Amino acid sequence: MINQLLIIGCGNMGGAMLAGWLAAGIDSLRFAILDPALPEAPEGVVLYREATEAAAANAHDAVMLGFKPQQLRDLAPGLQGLAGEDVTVCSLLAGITRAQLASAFPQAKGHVRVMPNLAARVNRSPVILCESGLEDAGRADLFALYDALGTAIWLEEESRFDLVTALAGSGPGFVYRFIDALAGAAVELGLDRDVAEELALVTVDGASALASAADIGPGELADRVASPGGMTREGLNVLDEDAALRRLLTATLRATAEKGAELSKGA
Ligand SMILES: NC(=O)C1=CN([C@@H]2O[C@H](COP(=O)(O)OP(=O)(O)OC[C@H]3O[C@@H](n4cnc5c(N)ncnc54)[C@H](O)[C@@H]3O)[C@@H](O)[C@H]2O)C=CC1
Ligand SMILES: O=C(O)[C@@H]1CCC=N1
Repeated sequence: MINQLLIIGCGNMGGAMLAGWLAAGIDSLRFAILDPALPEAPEGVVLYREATEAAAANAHDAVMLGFKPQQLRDLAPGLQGLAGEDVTVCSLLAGITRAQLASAFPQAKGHVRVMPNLAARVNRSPVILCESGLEDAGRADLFALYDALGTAIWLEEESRFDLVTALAGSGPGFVYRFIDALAGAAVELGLDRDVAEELALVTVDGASALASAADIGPGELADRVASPGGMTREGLNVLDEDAALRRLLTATLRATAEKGAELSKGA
């Protein structure tokens, strides 16, 4: 078991994960935060402002980097005292590879790329894990911890990590744009904004829940919505013409994944 995870940088993403772990009933003593700017920590979670304070406490056996990828180069030297040979270094840093983590924290026991999304706050996040240097027991402990936030999966092929980041880490951003656009389109065609927004949200929520429970894929489900000779097919035809939606999303994921490589180069 991981006794204490020190979250270094607990902003939007780290904060969502911490909230998810606490909501899952995990003891607050198993977490600590190092963040110079976070206004306050959740009840029962110790908050350090300086790396030296966290090093003096020496209570953690894993750290999770939750600051920006662009900060790694500047911050890593001052964090060495927190990443000794008994400590596993987990990282949320988009684009930063295991090799870069190993070079930034050479003494650590293992190095793990972790890619969740903001739904960790409600324990509904995918969490993609890609590690080096861990033994079986360490892998199992990490998996159990991250699985409490939703659905953890191991990715062995690190070359795909930026792509899964685009799909599963950035994905909520794209879904929120879709929900907004769906509601906005209905407003443009005459519906009141509050009705449109509520209907768009409930529709996406219900459709997603049904797709999760169904024993057929979303493509076939879409066809079931389209009654023969009915209304839905006309709308699907718009989305499908020249694979318009598919092409838009391919370009979206490509641009997102390519930024990962850029962040890595800059680090
Ligand atoms: N926002 C998201 O949905 C996702 C973000 N990520 C990753 O999570 C990381 C953080 O992103 P966000 O939470 O969105 O950013 P954020 O700006 O909300 O959080 C960054 C946190 O780092 C803290 N920080 C800054 N300097 C620090 C220092 N010297 N020592 C310790 N903490 C420091 C800030 O005070 C802040 O609380 C990034 O590496 C990003 O790639 C990964 C998956 C999804
Ligand atoms: O935008 C970003 O770089 C991070 C990584 C995935 C989601 N947010």
